[in-house]
Amino acid sequence: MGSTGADRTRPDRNRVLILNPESGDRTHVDDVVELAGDHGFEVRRTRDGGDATQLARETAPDADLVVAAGGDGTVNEVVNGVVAAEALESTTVAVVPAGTGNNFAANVGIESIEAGFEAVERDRRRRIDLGVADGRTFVNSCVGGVTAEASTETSSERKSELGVLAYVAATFEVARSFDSLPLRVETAAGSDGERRQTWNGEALFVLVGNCRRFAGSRTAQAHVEDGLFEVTIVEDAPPTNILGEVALERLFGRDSVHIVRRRTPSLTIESRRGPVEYSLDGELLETDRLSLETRASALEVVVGERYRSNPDARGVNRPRT
Ligand SMILES: Nc1ncnc2c1ncn2[C@@H]1O[C@H](COP(=O)(O)OP(=O)(O)OP(=O)(O)O)[C@@H](O)[C@H]1O
Repeated sequence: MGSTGADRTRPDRNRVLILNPESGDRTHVDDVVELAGDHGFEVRRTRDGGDATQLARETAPDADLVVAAGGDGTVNEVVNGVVAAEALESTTVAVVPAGTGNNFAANVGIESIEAGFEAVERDRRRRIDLGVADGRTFVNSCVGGVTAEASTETSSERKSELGVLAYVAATFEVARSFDSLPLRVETAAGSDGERRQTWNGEALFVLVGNCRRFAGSRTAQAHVEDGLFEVTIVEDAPPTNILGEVALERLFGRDSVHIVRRRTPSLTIESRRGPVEYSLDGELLETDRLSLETRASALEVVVGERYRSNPDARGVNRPRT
């Protein structure tokens, strides 16, 4: 458990909160600082992009708990800092959602700033998988294709309103052109009976989910304790058809001819026509060959009450798409 009443005015060196004051609509700063003080956290503020990684790297070796207070970009940076400090065995990461989309926080069952601090005090911890793409760590997803471009262009206001399905729809609205990508996607065999497979063709998107799941299911949270990515390839087809299919698949659970799904511990994505842009939790990376692998149960995180280790278990999900 954390600090008790008598200690609360004095920051606990073992508890560090890394605060991005620029995330979301920036109205969180005073609340977060006050709650952090109440809960015995030393607060370290970022001053620029990249700072959260640096601060996490510096503080993780001596901290039992590092909290990322910001959005998905901040969580990504903090986790990369803990990885860089080689502190995954000794440091737990928690999240106080203060960004725009806050996908990671939602996927671990934390829906508000207050809930983030409550979860820290409740102290329910789980070890979750991390994704690694060409040496860079991600927690939520790695997406290639139109989505990568559009995700940076979609306005903050829209991002906060969008569910998974709407996100794909918005991508088509935002992106002006729909150049398909000639790709070869090779997925490795998994311990759960998944076979090694190669997909070759023209894709609009490749969506690799670690914590996050894409269209076609009842919940946006993926199973993040199984050592597997959920890979969704959206094949090239007229946009209206694709949207119809995604909606149909979601509503009726039908297999779609234009949507290919795989579960795998690792994969490579190769472009046959120059570099492709990928978004790793919102950070962009351009390459013509990307190697991805999971690090199973690598990161200990504080989860909220609503977190389910297996989101597909019967009777536990609320629809969230
Ligand atoms: N002090 C700062 N000044 C300016 N930019 C910052 C600062 N600290 C962090 N950043 C940058 O802010 C960006 C946005 O952060 P973050 O992703 O956490 O919030 P968001 O985009 O509002 O939320 P979400 O990703 O959940 O939609 C990151 O790219 C990060 O590099």
